Amino acid sequence: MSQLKVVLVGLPGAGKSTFGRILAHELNVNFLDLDQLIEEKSEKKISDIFSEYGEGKFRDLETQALEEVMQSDESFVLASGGGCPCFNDNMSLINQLGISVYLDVPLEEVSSRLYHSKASVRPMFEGMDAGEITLKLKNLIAQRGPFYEEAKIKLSGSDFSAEYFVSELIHQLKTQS
Ligand SMILES: Nc1ncnc2c1ncn2[C@@H]1O[C@H](COP(=O)(O)OP(=O)(O)O)[C@@H](O)[C@H]1O
Ligand SMILES: O=C(O)C1=C[C@@H](OP(=O)(O)O)[C@@H](O)[C@H](O)C1
Ligand SMILES: [Mg+2]
Repeated sequence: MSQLKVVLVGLPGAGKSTFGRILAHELNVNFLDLDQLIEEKSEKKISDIFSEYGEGKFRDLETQALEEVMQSDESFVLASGGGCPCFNDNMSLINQLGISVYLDVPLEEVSSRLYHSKASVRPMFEGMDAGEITLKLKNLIAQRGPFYEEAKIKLSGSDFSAEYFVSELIHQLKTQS
């Protein structure tokens, strides 16, 4: 049987890491988080990589980690970072070797989640108020939307609970195979 390599893409705050863990459990495969793999490999926090070496270095580490993961022989659900599909042709690699899934969560919801979550985890939003976060997200979706739209499966709508996403995605995976 061939491996199942599901890669979640979408804005920071869309719920890739949270939903990915639940989905992997439901599918009975490993859960991997690209940011966590980068942190383990570099022995540095994402925020420290950004502040010490800059975003360019982070993007290189991100692509290296992605290439390694995608070549794995095992099935997995991978939560990518929000910027991952948009640099170094990463989206082509993801689509070549895996099933990409775009979590298309409304911007107002993402903005509210980021405003209420721990700021230090996401250096791009550090110190921003609610209005600044929304503006930043609007700019990001304008740049990144076209990359996310290349995903093989898009989950959107008004119900973005993990329960809905899991049942909808499993249905779509079945109709693809
Ligand atoms: N379905 C959901 N409903 C409500 N809050 C959520 C949901 N999914 C994630 N969150 C919250 O939103 C924040 C961002 O989630 P996370 O999984 O880290 O997103 P991502 O990995 O896409 O950046 C976290 O604080 C998380 O608890
Ligand atoms: O959108 C981005 O460029 C980033 C998103 C983050 O991951 P999440 O999407 O899991 O928050 C993390 O990779 C890094 O802070 C950069
Ligand atoms: Mg994440």
